[in-house]
Order: sequence, then structure tokens, then C-alpha cells
Amino acid sequence: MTADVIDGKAFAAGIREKVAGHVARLSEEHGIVPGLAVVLLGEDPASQVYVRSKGKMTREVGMKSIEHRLDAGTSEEELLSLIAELNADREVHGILVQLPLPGHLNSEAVIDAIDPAKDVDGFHISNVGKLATGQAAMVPCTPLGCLMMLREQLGDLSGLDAVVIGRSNIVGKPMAQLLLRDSCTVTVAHSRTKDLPEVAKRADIVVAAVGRPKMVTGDWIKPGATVIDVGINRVDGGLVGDCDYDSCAAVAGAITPVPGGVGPMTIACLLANTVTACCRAHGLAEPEGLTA
Ligand SMILES: Nc1nc(=O)c2c([nH]1)NC[C@@H]1CN(c3ccc(C(=O)N[C@@H](CCC(=O)O)C(=O)O)cc3)C=[N+]21
Repeated sequence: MTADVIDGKAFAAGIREKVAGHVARLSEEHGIVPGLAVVLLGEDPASQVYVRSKGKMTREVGMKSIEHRLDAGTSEEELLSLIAELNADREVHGILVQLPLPGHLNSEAVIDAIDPAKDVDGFHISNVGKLATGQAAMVPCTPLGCLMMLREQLGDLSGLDAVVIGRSNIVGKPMAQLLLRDSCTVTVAHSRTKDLPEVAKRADIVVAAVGRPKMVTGDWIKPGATVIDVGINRVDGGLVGDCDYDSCAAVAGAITPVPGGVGPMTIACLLANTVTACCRAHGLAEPEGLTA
């Protein structure tokens, strides 16, 4: 068997097109332009590339992009005061503080200073709680993108066995919540899980988000299962996922490539969340097909 390749790049382009449609309507009918503010501390080259590409795509869909590049040595007080300004700015509907932050800063305090209604990353404790209790939340972009691809590939997810490998706050935990909400039977596995290959092999859906290059191999995959590879590992100047693509693709029913899978979906969902936040802020109907 050779797996279907889930084309995240094409899927993401389709979502950005939908976002652009909503943005055009907001502007024509209400005179509103959604705005996304991105805050980057320091000069990490990968982060710079990523922030530049976010800015470009934000403008391409017709939204306003506001970029704040601060020195790596910026104090927590200065950063919190910038966040307070962005919280109060009516032209800013979404705020993203690029992670990881330099070590002298307390990321929890910084994230929880963001107005939850503008928290387009979905990392604020209030959004985490809302997701876990089934209330309307801002949903983290990477898991949201994974869920959209799974629904597109499989239709109804109800009753399927899903194994999420990785328990981070930004991917593993919210991914598990979303799959549970779609009525999957969810297992959250991680580096200490006993017999991890056997656990993975029970799954109809495997989401790999551990940050270890090519850790998941084909012998971990049930024939026909759907494999979502969240890993973005830089190895020898190239990008590789958490899955060993060739051996997994030989067994799986469908698989996301790296690059061109989850990554582009993450950015598309960031733009989708910004439109959603903008509509909610103005008491307008939420865009359909762009939320979980
Ligand atoms: N507050 C915050 N929110 C984030 O969502 C966030 C963050 N901080 N910090 C960094 C990580 C990383 N991340 C990526 C998103 C898209 C690609 C992406 O589009 N990747 C392309 C390849 C890009 C390349 O070639 O380097 C792909 O997989 O096809 C990669 C990485 C979001 N992050």
C-alpha cells in the first residue's frame, strides 16, 4: 500500500482564500480591517523567517499586519506594557508573541497578559479552560490545522482510536482535547510511555508531536491508519518530521509530508483565528468552516 499524501500546502492555500473572502466582506459591509500584531524578541534566524512569512500572508489576505521586533534583552515590564497597548488598540484583533521567549522572561505571565479575546495562539489559560470545557475558545493553530486535515481526509472521526504522541501545551494537549470533542478514543503518549510502538499501532489516527527526527517508523503504524506529522526538525540543513516518511507511507492510508503538511496549515489557521477574533469583537456572525 502507498499512502495518500495529504497536501497541507494546497489545503492551507484554500483556507487563506476563504479568509480573504471574509476579510473582503468585513471591509465592504462594515468598513472593518482585521489586524494581527506579531511580537518577536531577538534575532533567531528561523523565527525571523517565520515571522516574515506570517506578515506576508497576513497582508495577502487583506488584513493589517503589525510587527514589533524587540531586543532580546527587553525586560518583562517593557514587554507587558507593549501587550497592554496592543490589548487596548481597537485596530488589533489578534496578538501573537513568538515563542520561545528569551530565558529571563516568564512566558506564562506574558501569555496570560494577552487579552484572551485577542489570543489567536489559544495559549491563554482562559482559552485552554474553555477548550477543555467545550466553550467557544480561541483554538491553538497547529492542532486546529491537524483537525481540519483529519476531518477532510476521514470525514466523521467519531469512535476512531487516536494516539497523540507528545504532551506539550501547544500541540499534544490541545490536540487531544479537539479529538475528544470529535468523539475519538484518545490516548496521549509520550517519551515515558511503555511499549510506545505497540500503543501507536492500535491507532486509526497517529499525531506525532514529540520533536524527535524520524522517531515514528512504519512498524509502529497500523495498515491504513492516518498519520499526521507535526515535527519540524532541522537536520543537516533540511527539514524532517517526527515520522520516518518512507517507512510510514508504505503502511499508512494517508500521511502529511514535512515540509508541506502541518506547517502551512498552522499559518493559515492563525489567519483564520484572527478573522474569528475580529468577528467576535464586533458582535458579527463567525466565519463558517474556519473554526473547530
Ligand atoms: N506564539 C507562537 N505561535 C506559533 O505558532 C509558533 C511560535 N510561537 N513559535 C515557532 C513555532 C513554529 N511555527 C511554524 C509554523 C509554520 C511553519 C511552516 O510553515 N513550515 C513550512 C516550512 C518552512 C521552512 O521551510 O522553514 C512547512 O512545514 O512546510 C513552521 C513553523 C509556529 N510557531
